[in-house]
Amino acid sequence: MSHHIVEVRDLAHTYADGTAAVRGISFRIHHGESVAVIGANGAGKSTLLLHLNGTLTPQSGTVRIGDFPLTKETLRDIRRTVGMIFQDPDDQLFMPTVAEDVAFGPLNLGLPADEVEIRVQRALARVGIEHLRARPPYKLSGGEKRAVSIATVLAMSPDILVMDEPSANLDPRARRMLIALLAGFQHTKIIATHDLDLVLDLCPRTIVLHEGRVMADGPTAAIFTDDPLLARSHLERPLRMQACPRCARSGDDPPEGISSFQPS
Ligand SMILES: Nc1ncnc2c1ncn2[C@@H]1O[C@H](COP(=O)(O)OP(=O)(O)OP(=O)(O)O)[C@@H](O)[C@H]1O
Repeated sequence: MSHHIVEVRDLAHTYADGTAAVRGISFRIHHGESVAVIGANGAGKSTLLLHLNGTLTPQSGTVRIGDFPLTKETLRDIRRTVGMIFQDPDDQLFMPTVAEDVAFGPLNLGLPADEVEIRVQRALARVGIEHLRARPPYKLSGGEKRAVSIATVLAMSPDILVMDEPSANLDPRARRMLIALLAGFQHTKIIATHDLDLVLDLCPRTIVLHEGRVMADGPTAAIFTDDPLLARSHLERPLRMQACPRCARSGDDPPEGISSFQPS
């Protein structure tokens, strides 16, 4: 069985006000792949991702997760397989405390209380936020809320992790911790982001969206050096690959060099 393949075929979505956000998108992602979805503001990334766990159901085209097409009947199973980290953590957090928010999903699976507690402790520890467990989520900072929303998804042990802007609002240290955490997550990852340096760290494959369509789909290294493609998609190279006037480094140099550059 092809449990964890994500297949999107000819997917289209037009919002009620007539905005055609996704206009015929197709791709296939295999088990264990780590794939970035990039594109300018309004390119259709969030709309696409909302279809991958059934928050939106296809108006036309199909979404398959493993052997199952996404339908009302398969929604429950698909939501166990696909963990979704939403763009706005406030869409994900609604319980009185962090621990209750992280426990919510496992409790809904019908797991016994001791197993739920183990999952809560483990998820909070993986994200490094055990100290927040008794806090009300709505009083946390943006970065802390992001970390809690990641913990709520990890507690469900999903096979596929879908993330919309996971590094938004994170300070540099928290961002680095997130990248390390995600690098250690062995299963399939699909990450929509404007953080192209994070893409360099985590995603060997990138899908470029432009005006609701797939503009390119291929190795990240090739896409990030294709300046005409980036310009057509209203994107720029990751900062790490841009020329550095202070150290006279060219944008084509290997990206590692810049990390040791210390401004005087
Ligand atoms: N609920 C909605 N109703 C109407 N139009 C919407 C709605 N949500 C998004 N859109 C529109 O659909 C298009 C795609 O939006 P979407 O949020 O999918 O893009 P995105 O690539 O995720 O953008 P960003 O990088 O700014 O988050 C945009 O033109 C947006 O204005």
